[in-house]
Amino acid sequence: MTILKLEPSSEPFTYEQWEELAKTKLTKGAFDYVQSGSGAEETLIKNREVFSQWDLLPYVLTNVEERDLSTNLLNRKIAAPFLLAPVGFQTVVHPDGERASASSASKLNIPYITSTVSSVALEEVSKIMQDTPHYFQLYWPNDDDVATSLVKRAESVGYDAIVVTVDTPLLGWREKDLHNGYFPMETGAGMANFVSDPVFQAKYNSDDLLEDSELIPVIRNILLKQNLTWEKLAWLREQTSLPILLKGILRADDAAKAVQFGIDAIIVSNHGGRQLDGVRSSLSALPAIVEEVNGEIPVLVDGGIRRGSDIIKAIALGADAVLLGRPYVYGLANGEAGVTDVLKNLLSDLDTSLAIVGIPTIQMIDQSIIEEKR
Ligand SMILES: Cc1cc2nc3c(=O)[nH]c(=O)nc-3n(C[C@H](O)[C@H](O)[C@H](O)COP(=O)(O)O)c2cc1C
Ligand SMILES: CCCCCCC(=O)C(=O)O
Repeated sequence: MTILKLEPSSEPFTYEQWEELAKTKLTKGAFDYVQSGSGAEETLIKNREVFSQWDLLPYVLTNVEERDLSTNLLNRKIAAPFLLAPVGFQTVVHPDGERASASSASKLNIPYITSTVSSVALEEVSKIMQDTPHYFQLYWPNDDDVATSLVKRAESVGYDAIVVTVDTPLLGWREKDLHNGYFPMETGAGMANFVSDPVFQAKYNSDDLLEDSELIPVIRNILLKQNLTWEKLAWLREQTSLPILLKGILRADDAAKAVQFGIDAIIVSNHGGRQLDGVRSSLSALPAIVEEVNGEIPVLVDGGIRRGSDIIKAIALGADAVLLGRPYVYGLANGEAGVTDVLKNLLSDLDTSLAIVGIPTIQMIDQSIIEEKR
């Protein structure tokens, strides 16, 4: 399947232009929340810079007339080797929030990961995604009954996997948000999965008397479990038959433990530079993790993926697929149409890049096309 259609470009077109557009449309608090990283933003910057430390080495005179961007992930075929990363609180970007992002993803057969702090309940997102793969991202609440309830709800409405984010015992030290005094839940965003949860309501709001504003501190208090350990994953394994992915791995020895604990896939990630500043870029962590995992489970990566050639580099370094965060969130500033513009451009860019690197299918990408800059 060759999907390339070079349309005349309307603006915004590039990642940078979308970011600029979002800056003009969002409140300062919301824009800074999306754009910024933690601390001095060293990791946020490294996530991008690392891509130029690798050069692609195209093959010439190969037949690339018929190209195929599709790939398989967790036994499902997907349109291209990228997924939409879990991003919470999307109504701070556009009133349609996750409805718009999921609708766009579903129409393009691109997998979508619903955040625990989605502004739209996980059941509604699942309905929008229909048959397109969709995963539920779990921030493991500090209450196992609520955790189990969220996982069971996801399982019962047809989610394909659970993504446990493991780099967030606490929210990172995000200086812009602290300076702005901004917490997105205070706009009413990000509570949908809690207010719709029967177990949460029974335990924390049994008389249904609390206003949303009174629920914020309650949700905030139980949202993140700081004493989560590897052993607890064995418990989660027993609660669900769905595949479990761990998101936020940066060390090869942690990747080895994930395999040992029966995890089905890992996502190499530093949370888009939003958690611990000073950690390594995700792309630089990837090769050692791929080597350690040695093909036993899929390895995904996110952080700084902006263009088709970034995706090709990540796959050449051993990733099975990548996740996009900020690119589609900036598109969301223009609602569903904006997300679709961003995704279609990326598909065309990826298709073009694949042709010029001289490789007709995603499956055929290997490390022969990449080398460290000399
Ligand atoms: C505004 C925003 C909200 C996010 N919310 C979540 C979330 O709810 N759960 C999660 O696991 N990761 C969350 N992330 C991290 C993303 O899933 C992803 O790891 C990161 O955005 C990838 O980097 P990129 O933005 O450079 O593509 C969020 C990221 C952003 C920018
Ligand atoms: C205590 C709120 C946790 C939600 C964090 C959402 C997220 O992952 C991000 O902003 O990054």
